[in-house]
Amino acid sequence: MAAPFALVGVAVWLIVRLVLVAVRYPVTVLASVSAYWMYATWGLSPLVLALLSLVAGGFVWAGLDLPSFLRHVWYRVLTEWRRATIYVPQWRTVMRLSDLAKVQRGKEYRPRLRRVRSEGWRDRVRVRMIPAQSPEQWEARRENLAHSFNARSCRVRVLRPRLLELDFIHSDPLSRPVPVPALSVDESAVNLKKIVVGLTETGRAWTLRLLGSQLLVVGVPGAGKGSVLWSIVWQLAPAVRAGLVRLVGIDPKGGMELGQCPEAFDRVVYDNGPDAVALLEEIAAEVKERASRYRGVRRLWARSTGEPFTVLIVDELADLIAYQPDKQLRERASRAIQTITSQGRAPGYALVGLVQDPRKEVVSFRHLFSTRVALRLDEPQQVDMVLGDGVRQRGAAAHEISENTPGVAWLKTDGQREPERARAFHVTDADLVELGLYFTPATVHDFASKRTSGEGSAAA
Ligand SMILES: Nc1ncnc2c1ncn2[C@@H]1O[C@H](COP(=O)(O)OP(=O)(O)OP(=O)(O)O)[C@@H](O)[C@H]1O
Repeated sequence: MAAPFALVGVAVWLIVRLVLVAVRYPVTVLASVSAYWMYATWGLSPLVLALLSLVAGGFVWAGLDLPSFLRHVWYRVLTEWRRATIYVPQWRTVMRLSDLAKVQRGKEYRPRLRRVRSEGWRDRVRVRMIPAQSPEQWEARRENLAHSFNARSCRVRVLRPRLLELDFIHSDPLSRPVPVPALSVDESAVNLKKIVVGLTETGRAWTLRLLGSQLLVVGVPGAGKGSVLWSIVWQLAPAVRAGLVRLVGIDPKGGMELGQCPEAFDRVVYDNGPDAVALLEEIAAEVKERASRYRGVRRLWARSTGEPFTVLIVDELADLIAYQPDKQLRERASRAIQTITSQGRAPGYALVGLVQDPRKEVVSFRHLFSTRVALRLDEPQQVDMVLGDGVRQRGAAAHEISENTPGVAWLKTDGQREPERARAFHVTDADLVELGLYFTPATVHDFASKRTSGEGSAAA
C-alpha cells in the first residue's frame, strides 16, 4: 500500500532536483537540450554548423561590445563552470575540515551553498549559515577558504540574518591607473555629499562625502595620498572658482605637496610652526562663531547661506599634533583640530587630514573622522588603528595593497558595516599645471593700436 506513495515521493524529489539543476545551470541545460533536439530532428551536420555559427556570433559580439558580451554570456558560463567544478565538489570537505560544519547527536549541520555568481575578477558565493554560527567565525577562516577554493583572497559580507556572501577574489580590477575626467566648469554639478574621486572595484564611481563629514587619509610614503587629495581639489575646482567653496591648506613639508598648485587655495601655510597653528585657531574660531549664528536656525550648512563651505587640507597631520617639538604649539594645534572636527559639521567646515604614520596621537583623533581612508600600510595593526577594530577581518587588507598600485585604498564610513575598495584618480603633474591655469585669472592683452602695429610691421 505504501509503494504508490513512495513512488510519488521519489517522483516529486526527482522533479525538484531537476528544476534546481535547471535553475542553477540554465546555460548548460538550455544548450544541452537544444543540441539534443537539433541532433534528433536534423542530424549531426546542422548541429555542428549551428555550434560554429554560435561561436562566430560570440566573437563578433565580443568584438563589437566586450562588456555586454562578458556580462550576458561569458560570466554566466564561468559561473556555471566554477560552481560545477570548484564549489560543489569541494564544499562538503572544506566545510568539515575548516570546522564550519558541526555534528550534533549524529546529525550533521552543514552550511548550505546557495547562489554563485562569477564576475571574472571575483566569485560571489552565498551561504546560509547553520544555527548558532556567527559571521566572525567565517571571517576568522577567510584564508583557509580562499586557499581551498583556489582564490587569492576571500571577504565576508553579511546580507541578512544567517545569509552571508563570500567574495572569492581572483584578480585585481584596479590594477590600472584611473585617469582624471575633464575639468568641469559647472559649479552647480559639484555635490558636496558625493565628490567623485576615483573608481571602486565594482566599477562604480568612488565618492567621498565632505558636507557633514571629516576625512582622514592614511598611507605610507608613496601610497598615493596626493592622488586622493588632488582628486578632491580637482572635483571641487568649479565650486572653488565660483566662490562656493573655500580651500585652506597647511603643508608642513614646506610646500612639497600643496605647493604644486597654490592657486587653488584661499590661504596656505607651508610649515608646522606658529603660522600653521595660528591658521588652525583662526579656522576654529570661525567654526565657533558660525556655529553660534546657525544655532536654532539651521542644522547643516547649505549654499543658500551665501557663506562658502570651507575645506581645510592638512597634508601631514602628525607634524602638527605629534612631531612638533614645542609642547604648547602641539597642544594648541590639537585643541583647534578637535574643535574643527567635532563642531565643523553643521557650519560647513570639513577637515581633510593626511597622515603617513598612524601613531597613537593621531589615532586618538580617529573617532572624530567619520570617513577614514587607508591607502597602502605596512602592518595589519596599522589597518586596525586607522579603520577601526574588526574592519580588517571583514576583508579590508590595506597592508596587502601592492606597491605597484598607488592610489588603491580601503574606505570605511561610519554607519556602513562593509568597507569599500577603490582607486583614486591618477592626477599627474600635467593635470596639476592644468588645474593651476584653471584658477589663474585670464590675462587680457590690449590689441595693439593700428598705428603701433603698422610701425611694428614697418620695423619688421
Ligand atoms: N591614483 C594613482 N594612480 C596611479 N599612480 C599613482 C596614483 N597616486 C599616486 N601615484 C603614483 O605613485 C607615486 C607616489 O604618489 P604620491 O606622491 O601621491 O604618494 P604619497 O602617499 O603622497 O607620498 P608622500 O607621503 O611621500 O607624499 C607617484 O609616482 C604617483 O605618480
